[in-house]
Amino acid sequence: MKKQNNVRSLAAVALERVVEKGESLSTILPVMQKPLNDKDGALLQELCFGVLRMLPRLEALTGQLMERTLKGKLRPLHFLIMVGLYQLIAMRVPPHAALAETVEGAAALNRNQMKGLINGVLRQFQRRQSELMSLVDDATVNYLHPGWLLSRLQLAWPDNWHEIVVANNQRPPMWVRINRQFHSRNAWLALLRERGNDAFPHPDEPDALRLATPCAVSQLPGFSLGWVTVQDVSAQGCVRLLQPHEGEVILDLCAAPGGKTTHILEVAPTANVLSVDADAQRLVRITENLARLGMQAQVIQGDGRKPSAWCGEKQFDRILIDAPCSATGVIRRHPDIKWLRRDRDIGDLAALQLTILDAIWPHLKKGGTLVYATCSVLPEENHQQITAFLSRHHDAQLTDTGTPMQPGLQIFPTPDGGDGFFYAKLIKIANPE
Ligand SMILES: C[S@@+](CC[C@H](N)C(=O)[O-])C[C@H]1O[C@@H](n2cnc3c(N)ncnc32)[C@H](O)[C@@H]1O
Repeated sequence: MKKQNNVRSLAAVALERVVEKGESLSTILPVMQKPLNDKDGALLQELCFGVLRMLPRLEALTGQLMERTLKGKLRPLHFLIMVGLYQLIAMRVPPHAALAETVEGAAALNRNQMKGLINGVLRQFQRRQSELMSLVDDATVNYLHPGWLLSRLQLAWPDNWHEIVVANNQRPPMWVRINRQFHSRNAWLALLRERGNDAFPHPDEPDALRLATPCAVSQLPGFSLGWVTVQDVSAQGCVRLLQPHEGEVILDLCAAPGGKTTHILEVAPTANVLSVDADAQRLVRITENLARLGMQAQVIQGDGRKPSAWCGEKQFDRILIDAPCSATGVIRRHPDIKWLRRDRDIGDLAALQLTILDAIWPHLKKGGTLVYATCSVLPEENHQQITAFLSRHHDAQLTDTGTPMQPGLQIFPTPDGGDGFFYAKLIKIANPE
């Protein structure tokens, strides 16, 4: 194996960039996977996700095993040790292979002289595993969440925080959305079964199937032809609530990478959809997704806080805001979120959401529908946001989603269910009292 293709060392480098430099794993992982074969790419992802899921435990164990923390140029080796520990604790890799490959990782990082140390630390862990595991036992280590987030969840959801935290630490199920323009859900399921996989329909989301065995998109019948899209079932609820109709003028705001734009067009192919996002790079993904599905929408870069800059005085029949948020409902899919977010981000995000909501409201026609959604489980971004909005806008009426006391529907992540999500559906009434 070439030195640079030692997957353990690549994982160590990726983890250092996420945890210490604040880079998003979703951005760096695809670039690092590109030169690897499928098997190594999958292993790299498994090592990064796994270490990020149980980071506090691995940090605490490393603290027990090492007299001094590795710093400066040796810092990647600190992460390499955690990659080694993760394999010994949680993976089916034979321990001798995990050890040998991880020790080789030091060489791939040009630290040949540290191979002995890595070997010694991992062997010591193997000898003392149960004793060490009982030594590192506190709330952060047990729940594997940063203290600030655990406190917020416990305060907001005294009866549910535990199930949220447990679900966040699990591997997520794979959900797909069947494009009803090509097949009914049952017809596509029959095609999947012919390929030896199976799936389970969701009782409330008409297009959603949960795969019995997660697989590569190339294994999904007709993926390249647009017959099916990978999308969590909770995200699918946005368009069911929006209820797009043929020929309507619809704004999908904060639209990239386009999961909901394409869903709108599957349900209402002749709808006139404008997809707007502030991030030019992510806009490219909307265009790619539209092309795969053979659909058309107008895609523009724009700031949701300043809609008149990109749509003048225009008004829409329906508006979907899939707002930028803490993403605390999708931690099981993006475990780096636990370590990238900070407590202070929540207030900043709530302020951004408020500005976007207030700025776009005048662009909804009278009688029109606005769906506000987040993949957050924090009240500041969700029902508190909508309570405050309803008190500012007397021409907004909550419908189908919660009560004026607790507006919106809050979904928590569950092992066989959807991600954590929130939606509120608002109608603009003609004559407010
Ligand atoms: C939750 S993601 C949207 C996911 C998308 N709706 C989908 O289904 O594929 C939130 C999006 O908000 C965008 N965003 C952040 N700040 C924005 C702003 N001020 N105006 C418009 N879009 C913004 C981000 O670039 C990001 O793509």
